[in-house]
Amino acid sequence: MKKRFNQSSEVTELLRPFLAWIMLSAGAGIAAGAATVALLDTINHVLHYPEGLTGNLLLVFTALCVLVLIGRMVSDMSTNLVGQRLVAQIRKTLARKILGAPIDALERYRTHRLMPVLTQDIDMISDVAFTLASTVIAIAIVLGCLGYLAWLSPQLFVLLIVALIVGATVQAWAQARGVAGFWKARDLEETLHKAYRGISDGAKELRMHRSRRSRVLEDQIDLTVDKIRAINQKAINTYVMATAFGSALFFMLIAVVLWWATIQHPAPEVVSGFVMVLLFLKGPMEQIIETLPGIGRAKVAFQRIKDLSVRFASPEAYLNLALEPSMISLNESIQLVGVRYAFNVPEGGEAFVLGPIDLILKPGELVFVVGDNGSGKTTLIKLLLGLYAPQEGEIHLDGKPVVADSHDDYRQLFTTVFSDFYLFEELVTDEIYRAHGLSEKALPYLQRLEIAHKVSVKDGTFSTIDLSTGQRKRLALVHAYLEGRPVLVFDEWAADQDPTFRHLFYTELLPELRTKGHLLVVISHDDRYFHLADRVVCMKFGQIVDNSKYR
Ligand SMILES: Nc1ncnc2c1ncn2[C@@H]1O[C@H](COP(=O)(O)OP(=O)(O)OP(=O)(O)O)[C@@H](O)[C@H]1O
Repeated sequence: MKKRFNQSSEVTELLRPFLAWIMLSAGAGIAAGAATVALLDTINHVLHYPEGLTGNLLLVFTALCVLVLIGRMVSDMSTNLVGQRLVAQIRKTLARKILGAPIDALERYRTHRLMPVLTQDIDMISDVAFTLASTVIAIAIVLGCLGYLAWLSPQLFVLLIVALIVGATVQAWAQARGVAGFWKARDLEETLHKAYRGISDGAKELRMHRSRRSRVLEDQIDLTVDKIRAINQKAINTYVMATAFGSALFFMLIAVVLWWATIQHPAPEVVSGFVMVLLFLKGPMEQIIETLPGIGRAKVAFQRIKDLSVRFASPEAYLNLALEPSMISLNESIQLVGVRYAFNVPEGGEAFVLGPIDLILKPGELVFVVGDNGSGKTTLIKLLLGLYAPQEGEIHLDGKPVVADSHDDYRQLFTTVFSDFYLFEELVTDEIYRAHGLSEKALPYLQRLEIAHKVSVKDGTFSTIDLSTGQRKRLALVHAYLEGRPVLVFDEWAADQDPTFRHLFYTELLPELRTKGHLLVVISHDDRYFHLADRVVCMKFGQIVDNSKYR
């Protein structure tokens, strides 16, 4: 119950900026509905009027037709506007929440869970928003028709209400069953997405392994798809049966009206009016009912979006997405003081704890971070970069603690190339860089890194990034050169390079960057080159076990 209350309050919150449009849509819809009912009354009147549709009646009929037309259009257009703006707003808000979410929260919420929310769930809301306009008008027509019927004959209206209660009960049952089904199906969509990622990201591995391939296909994809199909089919069938029952109920009701007329002999206008309006009412009623599965699915989608929203509800306190590029500098040192970070305990395992770590890094230093797999090198780097917030301890920049307000500025000190780096095609978007001829600036670096024959820079964008892994890493290095930030951090950068280039990286490129005054932090397993470092920080089980000077 609490969940539902929260959901509706969040919907209200989302709709608040569009209140004026919603009122306009509702007003126009009600006007169109009332005009439709008045049209039905006019038709009923004309049927029993000897002179037919002439004179004033014709004028009234025409005016009502125009009112229905305008009312429908205004209502449709305003609801459509609200729906589309709402979807756009959800899309923008979610993107901002993801951009502002702490990195560890993002790492826990895997991509296969994120993508269905960002695509499928939002599309579902968009689809329903599109059908909502005609549903609003249908509701207005139904209410108007009910009022008209009550006015025509209160006794028959009571009968109608009984039938409506029976129909609504069946619909409510169908709705509950349907929504339960949609929830189950939506959970399975995530499993399916994970399997889809497996067959796209693991395409090469699956091509090489027949039994794994058939297992993924049969046990994961086919099975999940079939389950989703069966659940959706059952849920929709429930709605279909309820709709068919509702339809039959209408004709039964008409039969009862006709039977009542033979006994009670009411005025002919009452009987014809009732039968005509009931027949007409069937259309809008069915339209409302047909929207219900969509609304059921949209409810599920909305809850998913809300879950994601809640999960990322606490953005990094210090992240302001509208900040200008920072002019921050490193003058003396970066210091980690008693920094500690522990991951959540994995199921059936032990949580990894890094620290407490004390470390000082200075401009113009070349520092290697080394250690066994899983010893905590990348975690240490993520803390150094300010990507993970220390659970204990502090980071000091030039002797001053990095606090919430300065945290995002602090991160602008670094250029990083992670082992699982993402290469943006767009190189640097700042106007300053464009104005100074980025492509000319990039050329010497591209030549130095031996990729000038493959890639160029035009309008701040690499001409291609369809390259080998090693070449793509070289492009990331070009990026680092051009940004010219004080600290460069490389996580196993040389691992994908050929021996000649690896040699060049350690013996020439890194020393050159150091000479320019950069602080270089390099995660490496290349022990042949450790002697080139000023310092080697050796990690073991989340602790620094050696931090010795080499030179
Ligand atoms: N997102 C995570 N959630 C839980 N535990 C994690 C997570 N990322 C890393 N770990 C754990 O933290 C430990 C240190 O990982 P880290 O990536 O820092 O090691 P590393 O020294 O960089 O290893 P490698 O040389 O293999 O890259 C590992 O034991 C790993 O299981």
